[in-house]
Amino acid sequence: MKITSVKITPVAVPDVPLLNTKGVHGRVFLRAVIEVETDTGLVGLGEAYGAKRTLAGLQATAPTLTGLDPYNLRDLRARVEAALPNGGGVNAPTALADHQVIDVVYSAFEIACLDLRGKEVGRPLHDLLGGAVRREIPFGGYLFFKYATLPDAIGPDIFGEVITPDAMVEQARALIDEYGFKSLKLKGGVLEPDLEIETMLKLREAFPDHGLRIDPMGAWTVPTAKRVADALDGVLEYLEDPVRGMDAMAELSAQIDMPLATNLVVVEFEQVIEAVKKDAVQIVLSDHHYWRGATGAIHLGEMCRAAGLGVSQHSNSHLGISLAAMCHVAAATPNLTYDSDTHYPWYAHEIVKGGRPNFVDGKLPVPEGPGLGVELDHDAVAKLHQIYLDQQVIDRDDTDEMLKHVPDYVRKVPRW
Ligand SMILES: O=C([O-])C(=O)C[C@H](O)[C@@H](O)C(=O)[O-]
Ligand SMILES: [Mg+2]
Repeated sequence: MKITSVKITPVAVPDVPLLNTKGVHGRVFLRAVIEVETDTGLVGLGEAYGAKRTLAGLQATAPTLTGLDPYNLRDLRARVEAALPNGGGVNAPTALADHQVIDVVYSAFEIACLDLRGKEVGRPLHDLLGGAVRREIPFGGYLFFKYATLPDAIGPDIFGEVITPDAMVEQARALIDEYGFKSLKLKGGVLEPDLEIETMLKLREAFPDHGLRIDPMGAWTVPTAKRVADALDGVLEYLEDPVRGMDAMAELSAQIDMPLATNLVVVEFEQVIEAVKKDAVQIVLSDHHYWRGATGAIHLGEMCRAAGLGVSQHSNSHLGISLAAMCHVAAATPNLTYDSDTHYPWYAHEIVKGGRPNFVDGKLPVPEGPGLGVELDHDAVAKLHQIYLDQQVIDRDDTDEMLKHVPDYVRKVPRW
């Protein structure tokens, strides 16, 4: 089997004004849909960030993949490196962490190659990753403070404005009622720390048995984070990226018992070693979009096992190809023992056939069809591509978006 052509389709999906440390989501989020064709007639699928740097990296690499054997991931890596001298620019496609574009591009094509291999041998992707240890993948409810949508919104609002602890409890209740989630993650760093402490305590009171987490993406100083950790002692299963940078995480970690998790200070294999040496984190969030695909995410799981670290799974706004890949990675990572993050409930669209999957008790069954186990709905992709063309949004800039809601907004990290 050899690759004959690669098609990259940017799509824009209606989004809602979800708040985070950097600002707020705009009216659409961007993804790139990848179709890799082969001389056997099989087509492998992938899904990546769709903001301009990733898209440029994908487009520059695509023509160089002709003739690639999807079983040779080292050749894939060599071709991606050759197509993207200087790593494709070191800045993050989502501007949230320093993920190299090169890793993001490699990861997207790696998933497509694995999809092809699974389709060729008629086995689900998790079988190619070492086999499933679980057939149902538990996800957590991802809570966001949010504004009501602006007049230029192109999709329906969900929950309207949510900027108080009580409103957040109602958001959580609605998500639990609809999806059955057994754990909740709050995107923090948005309100003052005392209000976010109050929010977590109210969530604990309302949902006594749910696993709880908060992720302020480095919005706090070490003393503030220590104060929050003390106030939420025994309430959280982990605290995610409370402070900015490896050394600040290590400084905080030395002062508290609560486990620290990250998707910001450990985004490359070398950083796992540094984090262990400094005892900076106890849990690493895996993500096949930048941890060198699904095989890389499996390697990360093994490295964390050896180092005595826990593994959880990170998310960004995504569609069903990514959701399927997340399920396969979670199925085949024995020590991924936390409920995975997902932004899925925030969006109404889908690009795979069969539409949106049904979460039961917060879980999804791991797809059992060949490869990723999903098929592309070309009409749905065409509609979202048309939105991409119409909206003319080509990059993600949450800080810039924030100025539309709060004209004098100034981004500050740490803020408190
Ligand atoms: O765990 C995280 O850091 C994320 O989920 C990153 C996302 O980009 C989130 O902050 C968002 O969607 O605003
Ligand atoms: Mg995070």
